[in-house]
Amino acid sequence: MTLRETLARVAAASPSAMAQARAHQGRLTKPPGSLGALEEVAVRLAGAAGVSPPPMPEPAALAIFAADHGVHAQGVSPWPQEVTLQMVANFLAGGAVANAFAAQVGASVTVVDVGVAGELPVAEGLLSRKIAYGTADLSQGPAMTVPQAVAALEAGIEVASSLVASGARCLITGDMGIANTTASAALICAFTGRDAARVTGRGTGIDDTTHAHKIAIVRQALHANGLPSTGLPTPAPAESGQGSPGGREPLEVLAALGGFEHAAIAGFILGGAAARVPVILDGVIAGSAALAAAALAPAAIDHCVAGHRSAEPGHAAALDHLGLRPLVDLELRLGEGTGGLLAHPLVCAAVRVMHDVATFDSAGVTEKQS
Ligand SMILES: Cc1cc2ncn([C@H]3O[C@H](COP(=O)(O)O)[C@@H](O)[C@H]3O)c2cc1C
Ligand SMILES: O=C(O)c1cccnc1
Repeated sequence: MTLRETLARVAAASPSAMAQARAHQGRLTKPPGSLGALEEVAVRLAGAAGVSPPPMPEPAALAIFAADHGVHAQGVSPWPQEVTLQMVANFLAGGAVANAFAAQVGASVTVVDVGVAGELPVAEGLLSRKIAYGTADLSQGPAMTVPQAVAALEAGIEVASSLVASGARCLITGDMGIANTTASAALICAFTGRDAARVTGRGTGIDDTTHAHKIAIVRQALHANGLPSTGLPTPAPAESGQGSPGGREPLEVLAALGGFEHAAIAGFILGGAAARVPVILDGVIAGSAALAAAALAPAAIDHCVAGHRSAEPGHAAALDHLGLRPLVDLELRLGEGTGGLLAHPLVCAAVRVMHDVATFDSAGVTEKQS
């Protein structure tokens, strides 16, 4: 499916399914509201599916989108670029944290090369959708051309559609790309209007000097791409329809500042939303990609659940802008889909309540008196 067709298919949550889900929650044998945020998760999934109770969000499929970044040359990450390719091999061999967590929660793992700067062997579980051998350096000009960004978005859409066609009923976002927290911070600045100093984090672990340099690189990237560096927030998707930083098209902003994996994750979100299959978002890379997806199709966010809040400061800013509440906060700062995977059993439990728990009527339990 093309980007245009997918955008046309993304539908907003159904208010009547949400109202039915809320009413059903009120009849279950528990004090009203006693399941806290999990009640809202079930209502959200009912709205997204257009039916209450919503289908169980399983089986789950994790897609890890991998790519390299020209901005790595600016010294924004302490890790060499070849770690991206080496970690792809590790995912395929089953040796990464994402593999352990996926095994724990029963999710499948698909790895997608959308722009790794090196040759990967043909392997089971690896989809080759390479657009280029890494992006250009966003601090010098656009990281991608608009056609490259569209190709990456469409790769993400295709992966979402094919996972759903093979039976997945919940999609989980994953990323791998050394230096991708720099691109994430730049996207978050552009789409939320926050200052680089507030949203740029330490990624895989950098000292104060490198952190100050990374903030300067994010500012330079906004400047080099003709985008405002502070104070011009795009309206939140719920209020606005489309967000367009500095009057620029969302697609242009994504191409200027994003990585191939950011664009592919945005497409994966749109593909899930178009199929009405829920998408659990992982950390700051997914959060920044979701800002782009929301700018392209605001209703896509109705189909997303924020799996966790990462330790990267920009992640909270992105979630705040999107109006998403993270399910867990374990100070994770890994990516790969790890925080999204850990949230999956919680999302399943929230929906199972709607299917399995008795009502006051059916169980003969007396309701609250006043
Ligand atoms: C061994 C290793 C495994 C990883 N798995 C995910 N990331 C995460 O860290 C990287 C982003 O951080 P920065 O912007 O600081 O480079 C991305 O690859 C992300 O997926 C990893 C990083 C490393 C080093
Ligand atoms: O928030 C994340 O997912 C994250 C943080 C640091 C490094 N890589 C990923």
